[in-house]
Amino acid sequence: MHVRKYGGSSLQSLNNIRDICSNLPDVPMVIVLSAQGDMTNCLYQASDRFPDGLEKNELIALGEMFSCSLMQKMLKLSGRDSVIIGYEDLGIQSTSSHGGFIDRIDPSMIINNLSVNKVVIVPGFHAVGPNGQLAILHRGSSDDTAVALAIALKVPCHIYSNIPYIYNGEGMACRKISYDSLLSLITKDEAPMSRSAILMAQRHSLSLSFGHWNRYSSGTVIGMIEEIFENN
Ligand SMILES: Nc1ncnc2c1ncn2[C@@H]1O[C@H](COP(=O)(O)OP(=O)(O)O)[C@@H](O)[C@H]1O
Ligand SMILES: N[C@@H](CC(=O)OP(=O)(O)O)C(=O)O
Repeated sequence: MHVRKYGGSSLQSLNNIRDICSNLPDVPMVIVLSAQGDMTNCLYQASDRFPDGLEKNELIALGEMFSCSLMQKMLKLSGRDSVIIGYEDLGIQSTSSHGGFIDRIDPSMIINNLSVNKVVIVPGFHAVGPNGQLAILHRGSSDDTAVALAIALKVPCHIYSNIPYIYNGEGMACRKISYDSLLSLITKDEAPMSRSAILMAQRHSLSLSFGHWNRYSSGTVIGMIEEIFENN
């Protein structure tokens, strides 16, 4: 059993989603999805004129729900039964209604569905806020959703993106990288992964794997490890 997360860059097209579905291993898994491409940016723009609140959050959350629905349909075409667990049943509590961090997690609904052999599809970035309504976590937080679920379920976590490795400051591909070195690669404008997701993994000693969504290369392992780099 494991958690795998596909970021927006992996879900750009329906063909990508079809390829992901046809290459999934036949084991129990939780798939965390982001919104396709830059859909979340478009949804933020569209929601600009609305006041903060539930309606605004519902609009911004559409991107992840669209990805989940597309994946469920593609999985069905490839003969796999799946269930989408939306924010009401996800058991993820946020520190605030908008832009917050994961506060608590209760994965019992996910465990129930895994036990009946369903592929569990989860929208990243969604949670329940302090007011009990849909909350939107901070930008880039699908990584947090995946890491928090993997910690709660005590299973490995794979993060898939559009690049095969994490690269160090000199542009060398990292086969293995420590949490601290990965955190030091995050700048104001660029982040290969969410800072809070890396910190959460570090706190719980969860090692992560990072790789290209459609390649069989082993990618980068992130953890409490001796670092290994190689020229690309
Ligand atoms: N040191 C780094 N190593 C690898 N990728 C990096 C690095 N710094 C920034 N990136 C960027 O991070 C991106 C992955 O993050 P993001 O765009 O959020 O992807 P996703 O949509 O898969 O979540 C890559 O496309 C890459 O351009
Ligand atoms: N779609 C959300 C959440 C997210 O994590 O996206 P990605 O995994 O593509 O960075 C955002 O753009 O903030």
